[in-house]
Amino acid sequence: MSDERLRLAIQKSGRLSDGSFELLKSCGLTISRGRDKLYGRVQEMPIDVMLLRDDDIPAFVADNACDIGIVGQNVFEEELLSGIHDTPANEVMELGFARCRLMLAAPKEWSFDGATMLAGKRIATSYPALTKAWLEAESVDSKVVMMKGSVEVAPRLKIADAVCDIVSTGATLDANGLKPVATVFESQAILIRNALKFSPEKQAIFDALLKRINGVLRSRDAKYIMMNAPRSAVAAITEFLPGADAPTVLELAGNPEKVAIHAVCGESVFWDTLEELKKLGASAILVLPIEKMMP
Ligand SMILES: Nc1ncnc2c1ncn2[C@@H]1O[C@H](COP(=O)(O)OP(=O)(O)OP(=O)(O)O)[C@@H](O)[C@H]1O
Ligand SMILES: O=P(O)(O)OC[C@H]1O[C@H](OP(=O)(O)OP(=O)(O)O)[C@H](O)[C@@H]1O
Ligand SMILES: [Mg+2]
Repeated sequence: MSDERLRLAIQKSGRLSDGSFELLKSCGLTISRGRDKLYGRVQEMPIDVMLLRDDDIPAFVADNACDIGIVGQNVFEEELLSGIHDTPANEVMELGFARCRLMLAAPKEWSFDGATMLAGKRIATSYPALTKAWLEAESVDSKVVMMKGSVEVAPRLKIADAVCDIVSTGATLDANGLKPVATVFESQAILIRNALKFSPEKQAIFDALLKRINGVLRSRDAKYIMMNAPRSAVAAITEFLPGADAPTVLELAGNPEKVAIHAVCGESVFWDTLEELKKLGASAILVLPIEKMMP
């Protein structure tokens, strides 16, 4: 038996780590952590886990210190654009968590009327390559000031006129007297892998992990929906159900006018969806979570 193990890099603590641990847990994987907490082992599969600063993850994967990693698309694209690795890692898939935007933000008192307003201004950011690429695409000539952290305080300290920083709710910008004015990059957590070919053993572990991740992602939005409805409304309801294949239609004992409809909805089921279903004659609607789904 081979003792080959797949080496996975995830963020030690921060905005990506909860989602990364949760994803692994949903895949049925538990990590036993070493005492230094920088290294863990997956119990159910031959996978080693390295717990790192998020900025180090693309380099660890590119340099083959790890085989795969979970990192923000923003950090990964920044490294790709800055061209620091001869053979950078490859993006495998989007993971649907840690969604945020890299945004240009300006003092609230600015009446922003387009990118040209930034000409000749100083923009503070931790993402100089992404920021410069956006400015170039907009044909604007600004000075980009690199800051490792606390970017949003730069205008107050007169280090810069505007910033280009990560925004989720916008609360951080607001608290610092700034407002978002343009989106530079939309980001979420992604899975990346080393560009080299894996050994057959490692490839098999990777494929098994991917199968589980895909199963989890597919079931994340999916819901099992059940309702009663007039027999005459089945076609309209089927057409309306979000992302559902052919539903199961069952007889209701003692009520020939009505049927029970069961379906797996592949997309989110919102309150609005339920209102529409009611309008189409549905009643006793139940929406149930799906834990796992295999095609
Ligand atoms: N407010 C947010 N909401 C959602 N995702 C976010 C948010 N802020 C950052 N992210 C995403 O999570 C990644 C990590 O953010 P975090 O703030 O934990 O980084 P950090 O402080 O640099 O951590 P580290 O100590 O690992 O270097 C970001 O690169 C981005 O992809
Ligand atoms: O738009 P918001 O919802 O306010 O989120 C944006 C903030 O979140 C992140 O920082 P975090 O809170 O993780 O702290 P950090 O800057 O110390 O990493 C990011 O760097 C922004 O500052
Ligand atoms: Mg970091």
